[in-house]
Amino acid sequence: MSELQELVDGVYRDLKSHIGEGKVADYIPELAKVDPKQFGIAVATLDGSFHIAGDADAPFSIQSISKVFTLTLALGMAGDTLWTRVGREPSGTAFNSIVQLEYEKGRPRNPFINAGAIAVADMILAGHQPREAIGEIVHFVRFVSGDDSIAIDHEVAKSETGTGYRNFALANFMRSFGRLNHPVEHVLGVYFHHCALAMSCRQLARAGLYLAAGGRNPVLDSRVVSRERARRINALMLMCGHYDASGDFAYRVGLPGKSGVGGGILAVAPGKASIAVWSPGLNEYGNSLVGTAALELLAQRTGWSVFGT
Ligand SMILES: NC(=O)CC[C@H](N)C(=O)O
Repeated sequence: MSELQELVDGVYRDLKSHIGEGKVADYIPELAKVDPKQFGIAVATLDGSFHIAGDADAPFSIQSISKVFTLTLALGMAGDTLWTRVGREPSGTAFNSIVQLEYEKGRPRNPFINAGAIAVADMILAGHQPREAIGEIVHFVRFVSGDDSIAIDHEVAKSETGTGYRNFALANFMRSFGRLNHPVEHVLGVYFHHCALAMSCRQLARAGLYLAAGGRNPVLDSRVVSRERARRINALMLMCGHYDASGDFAYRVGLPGKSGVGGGILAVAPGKASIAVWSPGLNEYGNSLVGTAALELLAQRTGWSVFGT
């Protein structure tokens, strides 16, 4: 067994007794049904090998992790003009907060808070019907992961559409500032559907490889973005990927990461690996409790960090 596989097994073993801790997201009724007693880890290294433990092949709702892929796609479509619509600063507020939007005239702080991802969804809609825009996103995620079986869980999308009052508030607020070019229902249709993509840790780790390998997926041997753009997306993940817990995540884990309320986290160790963890119980910031602990242990034990050796 490889040394890395032993480390992954060790992290799983050491956290096993904590599985089920934290609180499953219940503001999306369909997510409230998920069994909290699940925990998976998948580490994809640049040579294409996988090191997995636990429920690494169980599909889960990737939720806000999808914002990494929509940002990548939108940058490909709009280039750096995207930054006229969305900022690049950490918000220091919760993922669904509205408070800064009024002061900042409807321009979201970054593409990873809900308001920012809604603005990005509006950009992806340009020239498309909502169904086509959703299709483009699914196509892109299948491309980066090299896996055509990845799909949207329509029950989750429907569930959030029925209860997404906050997101409707955010989108209407932005629209009132002239910050969205399409009807709110269309923009949120795209947003709720990409949040409802279902993927396993293994699929997610594979999909994140382009960020670990300078913009190129080494397993598929295909370029996804330029080296410079991959670095910049990593920078945004580090600064904004965990909302008002981004500083704490950088301190504890030291790697760019993006969380979702489904309990998944995608983390990037540049030049080394793409890592996905999943456990549905969340901490008070809406980030996976056991997942964060797993990344902290893994980073400690491998020595992977963007801050030093
Ligand atoms: N942090 C998250 O994963 C939030 C995504 C979720 N779809 C929402 O809008 O509330």
